Amino acid sequence: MGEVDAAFIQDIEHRPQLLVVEAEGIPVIDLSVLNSFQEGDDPRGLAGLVAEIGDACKDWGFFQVINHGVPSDLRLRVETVAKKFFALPLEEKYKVRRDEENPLGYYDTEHTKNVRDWKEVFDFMLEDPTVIPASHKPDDQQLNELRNQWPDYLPEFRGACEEYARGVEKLAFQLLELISLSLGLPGKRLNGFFKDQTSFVRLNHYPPCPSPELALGVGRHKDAGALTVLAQDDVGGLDVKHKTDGEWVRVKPIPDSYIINVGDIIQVWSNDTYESAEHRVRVNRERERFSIPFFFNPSHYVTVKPLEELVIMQNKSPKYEEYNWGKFFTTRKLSNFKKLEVENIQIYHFKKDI
Ligand SMILES: O=C(O)CCC(=O)C(=O)O
Ligand SMILES: [Fe+2]
Repeated sequence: MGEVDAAFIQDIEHRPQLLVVEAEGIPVIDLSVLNSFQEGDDPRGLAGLVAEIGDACKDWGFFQVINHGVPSDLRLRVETVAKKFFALPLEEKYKVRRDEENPLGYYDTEHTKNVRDWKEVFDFMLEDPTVIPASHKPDDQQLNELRNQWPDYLPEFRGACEEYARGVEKLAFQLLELISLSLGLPGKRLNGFFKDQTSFVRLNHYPPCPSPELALGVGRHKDAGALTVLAQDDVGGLDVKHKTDGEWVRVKPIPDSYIINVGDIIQVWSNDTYESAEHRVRVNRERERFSIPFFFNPSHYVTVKPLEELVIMQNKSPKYEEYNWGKFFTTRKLSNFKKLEVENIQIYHFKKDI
């Protein structure tokens, strides 16, 4: 990527300021207590941890975890193959390029809110194949099977990616249970939604950018799924918008930690007890950056709506109309593919007028 093309340029109000606020605020949570916790143990033994997670979800929608139990060699291997892959000539990467038929594989022209992101990515689904609706049209009941595509000229790539995904999936389920407990629900209350999960992993590469004051690695957005488990390298660049003061705050890289953020689905399930936070990625002139989000998403047939027992516990009414996750996912996948003139689908479109 060379000169900054007009497609990358953010509107003035969304351009990053040069000042970076490094957060003390984003909580760092130690998960080591989980290592000694057995299936069937009394979850009250986790009360301290559950409270910490609940507070982090309320105050920030973001936290970092350490002593998380994901073997560090899995991460090292996937980081190594990601670097090798992105260093290949474009024509090699284009052999596994995403197209209108298959939204998986390599992609270098993603847009967030209709502005092009300064990055290249490689996407693969956790389940192969993954079933999703064929079209975003509400009346079209047809389903489609998504299949991963792998570069055969990098033989170690596939194994490293798949094993990493399984390692992080385990952490995602543990966090889901802790979040469920923190909402006053049984630990496994949310697990059933993920039986035929549509989770995927993205390898991100942000090359150095000649005009980091005009473009962004990823424009401001919220993650649409349930939870994101993100590995970032030591370069830094992820900014989170703090809910209370609207300030952009940098997430400090901590070696071998994961950044966890609540997505829109948990916002809806929890009826706004937890909110997904807006975030973005800044790029810089000198150093390339790599990151690997795992987007933990439910089955395509899940109807997303505020959990009934929670709404009763809160003594409130549901704040969202229900929506089908598969249709939402397909709409996003299609509209991300090209620059559309309309606004992207967002959960506030389902917010009730109350
Ligand atoms: O690269 C990062 O740190 C975050 C990327 C991100 O927010 C996303 O891909 O949704
Ligand atoms: Fe994100």
